[in-house]
Amino acid sequence: MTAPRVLVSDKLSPTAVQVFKDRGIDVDYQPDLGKDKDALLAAIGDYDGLAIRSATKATEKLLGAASRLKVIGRAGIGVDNVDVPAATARGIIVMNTPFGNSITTAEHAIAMMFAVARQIPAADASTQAGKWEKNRFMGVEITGKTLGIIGCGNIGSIVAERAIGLRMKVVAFDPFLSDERAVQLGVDKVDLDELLRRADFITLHTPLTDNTRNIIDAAAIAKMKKGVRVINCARGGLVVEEDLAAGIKDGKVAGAGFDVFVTEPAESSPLFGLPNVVCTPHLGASTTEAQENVAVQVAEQMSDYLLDGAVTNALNMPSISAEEAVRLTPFVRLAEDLGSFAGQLTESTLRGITIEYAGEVAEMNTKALTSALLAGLLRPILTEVNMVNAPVVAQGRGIAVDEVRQSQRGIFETYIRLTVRTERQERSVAGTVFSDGKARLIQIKGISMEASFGPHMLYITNRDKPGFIGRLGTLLGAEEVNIATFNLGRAAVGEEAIALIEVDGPIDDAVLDKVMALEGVVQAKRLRF
Ligand SMILES: NC(=O)C1=CN([C@@H]2O[C@H](COP(=O)(O)OP(=O)(O)OC[C@H]3O[C@@H](n4cnc5c(N)ncnc54)[C@H](O)[C@@H]3O)[C@@H](O)[C@H]2O)C=CC1
Ligand SMILES: O=C(O)C(=O)COP(=O)(O)O
Repeated sequence: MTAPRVLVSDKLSPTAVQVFKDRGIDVDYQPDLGKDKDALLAAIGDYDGLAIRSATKATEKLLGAASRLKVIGRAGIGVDNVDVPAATARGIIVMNTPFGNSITTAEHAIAMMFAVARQIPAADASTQAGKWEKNRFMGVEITGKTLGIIGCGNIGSIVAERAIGLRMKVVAFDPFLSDERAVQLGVDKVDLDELLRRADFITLHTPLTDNTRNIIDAAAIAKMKKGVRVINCARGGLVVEEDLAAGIKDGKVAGAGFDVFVTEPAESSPLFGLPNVVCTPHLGASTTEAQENVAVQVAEQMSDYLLDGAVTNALNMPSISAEEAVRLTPFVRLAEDLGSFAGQLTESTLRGITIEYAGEVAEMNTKALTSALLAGLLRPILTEVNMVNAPVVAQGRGIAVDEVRQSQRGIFETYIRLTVRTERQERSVAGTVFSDGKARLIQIKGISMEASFGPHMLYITNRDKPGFIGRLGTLLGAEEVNIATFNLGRAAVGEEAIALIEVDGPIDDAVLDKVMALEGVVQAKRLRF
């Protein structure tokens, strides 16, 4: 196997490069490439993995040129610079490092709060200019003040803990914050209006989504206390910068600490130059510790995926641990082959499928297995489908997917049975993995058999009459088609029978026509695995 190639297109800690190298991955470290859209577009087609921070924009256009790309690793939290639906549609996994920089970012928000409360940056500039303006820089105490946290997830919770340690009262607005968690954190869970009314300081810690965009606008500012101070270390776009600037100018808002901006890099902003506004250039995650954490983590996660198929912290795929990947791999193969078997035989519109997981396999990561099965099922019908995008593709096509898990076993310790419903009929196929780690088909349309999956196969249904097998064998022999395995099964004497034959090479159209013309044949199909 040639080594996978990874491009690092943002400024990640060099430790990431070392991790990739140690794992045997061919890595290109080009920390400025992310800022050069055209150069990145020209280069991306050569890579299996892309490691980024926030400067690289993984747009639909870029992904369209990323013909080999399997994984995007975000060394950080926010993935608003990645078009995740476009990546999913192309079967590209998007992973992040959800905790590696949260403490650092929370600390930055707290630092901003102090900087704004005591006007430290302006006082510093004045002092170093030799002015000694002791009366100009009156501050406010933090103790006893109310901090309003909008978005109380990982970072918001750390900010809450630190603020409580500083003897602040904390109120939080987060529709997904449970009452128990609020009690555990020691925060008052409130609605947004109450937070705006009560808070002396407001800090934002939500992702940027359609629901959170412009969450702080003129109407929200109008509900705030006079003298409020607003901190944003989450994302530009959560606050309408013009509206906040107006609030500062008219004296309603006493100060603001901003690390993130609507447009980045921010060369100008309505907030720049206003009194008691402290700005940093998206430094929330920029500490040695956090950058080391996220770089190592993203490089390990990407290597695990590219080398072993293990999935961690993906936004568009269920997790699969490295240990699990070993156990799961033969079942992933089986699920994909069963899906493929049914997909290759399906000739009318798919309505829905039911997947039964029985025995040991029912306790595995069936979400991943279902994704693999769907990929196998849809691949004969659609191009560019894989485990990442198959569930979305199936949903988009209105294919209902039911999963049934059962612990009870049949004669096989464990098996997967797939039932496919099309416009015209219902068909089921079941398989298992033997102790040799190889997959076997154990049942087709209720008929028992025991067949391996091979690269070239012939699937025949026929009426169970004497002489058929002889005629088929003679025909294939005469056509120089060498039979590797021959598997037979039937519903009952004289009824429908199935032959599944593995042959040593491709079967051409002329041979297939002759097979179909044999007496007793109902259906004959070539299958590839
Ligand atoms: N300045 C910087 O360098 C950094 C900024 N960030 C930003 O911080 C954000 C938060 O990070 P985490 O705390 O790790 O994420 P998280 O996912 O743990 O927490 C986000 C919280 O926001 C809440 N939320 C979602 N929609 C909401 C709404 N409409 N109103 C109120 N709350 C809502 C969620 O329920 C969740 O609890 C990230 O999305 C990222 O954009 C993260 C790291 C560094
Ligand atoms: O992790 C995040 O969401 C951040 O915003 C950090 O961004 P950065 O990696 O410093 O460009």
